[in-house]
Amino acid sequence: MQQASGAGASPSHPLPSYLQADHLGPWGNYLKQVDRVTPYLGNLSRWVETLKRPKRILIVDVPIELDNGTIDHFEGYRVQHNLSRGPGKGGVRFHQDVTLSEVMALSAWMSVKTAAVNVPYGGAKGGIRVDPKTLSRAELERMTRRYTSEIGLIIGPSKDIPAPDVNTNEQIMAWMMDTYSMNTGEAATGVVTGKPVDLGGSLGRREATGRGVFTVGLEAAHHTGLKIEGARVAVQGFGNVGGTAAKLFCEVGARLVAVQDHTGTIVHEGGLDAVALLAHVASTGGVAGFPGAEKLADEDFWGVPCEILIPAALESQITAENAPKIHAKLVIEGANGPTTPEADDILHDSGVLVLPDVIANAGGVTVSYFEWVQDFSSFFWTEDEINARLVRIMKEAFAGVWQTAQEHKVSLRTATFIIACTRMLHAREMRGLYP
Ligand SMILES: NC(=O)C1=CN([C@@H]2O[C@H](COP(=O)(O)OP(=O)(O)OC[C@H]3O[C@@H](n4cnc5c(N)ncnc54)[C@H](O)[C@@H]3O)[C@@H](O)[C@H]2O)C=CC1
Ligand SMILES: O=C(O)CCC(=O)C(=O)O
Repeated sequence: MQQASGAGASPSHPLPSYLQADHLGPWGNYLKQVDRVTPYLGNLSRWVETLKRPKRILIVDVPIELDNGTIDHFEGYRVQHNLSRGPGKGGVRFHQDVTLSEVMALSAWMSVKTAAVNVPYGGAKGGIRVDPKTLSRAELERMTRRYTSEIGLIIGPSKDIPAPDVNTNEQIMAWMMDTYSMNTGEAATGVVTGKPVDLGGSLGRREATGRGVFTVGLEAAHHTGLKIEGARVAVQGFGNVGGTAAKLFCEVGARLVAVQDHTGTIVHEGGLDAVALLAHVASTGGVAGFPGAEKLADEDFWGVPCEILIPAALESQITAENAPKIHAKLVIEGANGPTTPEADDILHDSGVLVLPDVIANAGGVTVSYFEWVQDFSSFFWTEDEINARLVRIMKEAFAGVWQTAQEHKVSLRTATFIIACTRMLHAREMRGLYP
């Protein structure tokens, strides 16, 4: 469906085994996306192998003393996928299922994302394989600080700048900034973004990813004639991204009919109160038990009738098995990598428009860029200025993607990859190869 004639470069040496697609989950999905874009890269396709090999992978052991006096070890990663357009940029995830393959894919999607919205970064991502809910606050702080010291070899304000992702937040960023600053002997506010506002963070960063999801959703609705007022919205993941996006859609008259998170699935045909649900999640840890909502079996979430579906939790949630149940008009990917390539094809063939992660959730890194610029200049903008600049960048990026999709008759995902990979590989070519 999305193939064009022409071939990419064939490597004279095969990919190392740990980079191969077959059994590697999210990384395999990313490689398939690269294969789909390759025929559209013209002469730059001779550089395409660059996209299939992360620039740098660091695996670190993170030992900490637990509160009970025993020593525990956690596995941490920082992957810098592509640095052709600027320093590495991307979040840090604390989750029990984090793997190297996952972090590699997340770092690659960061490269594509930063290029798609044209902010001057490459792509990177980090993570620790841990369930942070099992740690005390003191243990969490010790683990964060030790991890920061271990990856301190390769991060820095002009090298690679971490930010929040799943289960990490402003407090974690504050500890990371403090640890890096202690180790380097300077107040290095620009080493991470998503910090507390009082420590050089930016107004609007916390809501930025959800606001970006909302902004491209409105653009797509405008282009397809979908009326937002009264539109039914279903959201998977009610954290930073899903919660904010749901709240913003409700503010313009959409109806939040279903929410799923790690504690369960709730529905209410008449509409869930997003603000009250956010407060419930903040006090109880999840959506389960929200007063006035009905409980639904988790596997039935994808079939809930709605116009807008927002996956905003983890990767590979929309699969060949559940994609046929989805009858939404728009799927807006708040999460990174929520749709497998096979599911992408099923949705495309059944007329569901997918706004891909690499543009839909780029609002977070866009305001992270604003935060980094503000830190360097030590001059801070108002929230209105930040939101206005964010909306302008998101709208411009969306318009470019829409136009490219029409020109090449490809999905919005392939169109975003065409724009982004062209930018990355053009930069790579201009930089040349030799020291
Ligand atoms: N925080 C940010 O600025 C950005 C986040 N993202 C992506 O958005 C997604 C969500 O991230 P955040 O909202 O920051 O994380 P978060 O930690 O604030 O929230 C994660 C949400 O996912 C839910 N969840 C976890 N496992 C689940 C499961 N098995 N089934 C259903 N729900 C589950 C959690 O209950 C929670 O509601 C991730 O894919 C992340 O990479 C993308 C761009 C930026
Ligand atoms: O704000 C950032 O730098 C990156 C956020 C992130 O991890 C993402 O966009 O997936």
